[in-house]
Amino acid sequence: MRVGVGSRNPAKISAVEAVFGDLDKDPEEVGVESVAVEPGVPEQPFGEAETIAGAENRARRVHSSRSDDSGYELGVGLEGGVAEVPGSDGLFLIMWAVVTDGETVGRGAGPRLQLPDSVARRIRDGEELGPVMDDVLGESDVAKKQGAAGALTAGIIDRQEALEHAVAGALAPFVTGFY
Ligand SMILES: O=P(O)(O)OP(=O)(O)OP(=O)(O)OC[C@H]1O[C@@H](n2cnc3c(O)ncnc32)[C@H](O)[C@@H]1O
Ligand SMILES: [Mg+2]
Repeated sequence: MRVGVGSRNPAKISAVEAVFGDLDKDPEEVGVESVAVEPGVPEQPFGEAETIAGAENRARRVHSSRSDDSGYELGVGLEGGVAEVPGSDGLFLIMWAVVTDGETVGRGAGPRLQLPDSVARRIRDGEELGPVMDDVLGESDVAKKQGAAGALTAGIIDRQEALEHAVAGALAPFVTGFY
């Protein structure tokens, strides 16, 4: 099975590889490849709708990105965003995954993690979460490594693991008999 992931971000690619590795399949049978595609949403999606749209655009664009005979059977899109959550007064990091075979569309979300007020304020003022986390932590490329999820949970989970949950949910229509 050939699987295309719509991102070059190593945390996203590793998450997809890990989920397919957990499936009861011969790892040799699953090939995960990364493909750079445009999410078609702002660099910093705001709200569930923009974030899920970015994931779906990525998944569809990856799925249709190969026109030769061996195209991807599944396209996977992952998008991170921030969102206000009703019932809370904070801004949360959110993440969505979409998987498609060109017909069926599976969707799943990862955890929501509340951003500290100091970070939330900067995002509301127009900055992107990735660079803000780099600045706050004094590191580079945090979004490609432990991610905000790693920083906000003191490493209990990291971005890859958080994304794995979203991917697992999005894969449900393809790996269970319920749909
Ligand atoms: O190359 P792509 O696939 O675009 O990977 P990305 O890291 O930019 O990820 P997203 O576009 O999905 O996320 C939108 C923004 O939110 C940031 N972001 C999302 N999740 C994050 C995390 O866990 N840690 C740090 N930044 C994160 C990210 O850096 C972007 O600025
Ligand atoms: Mg991005």
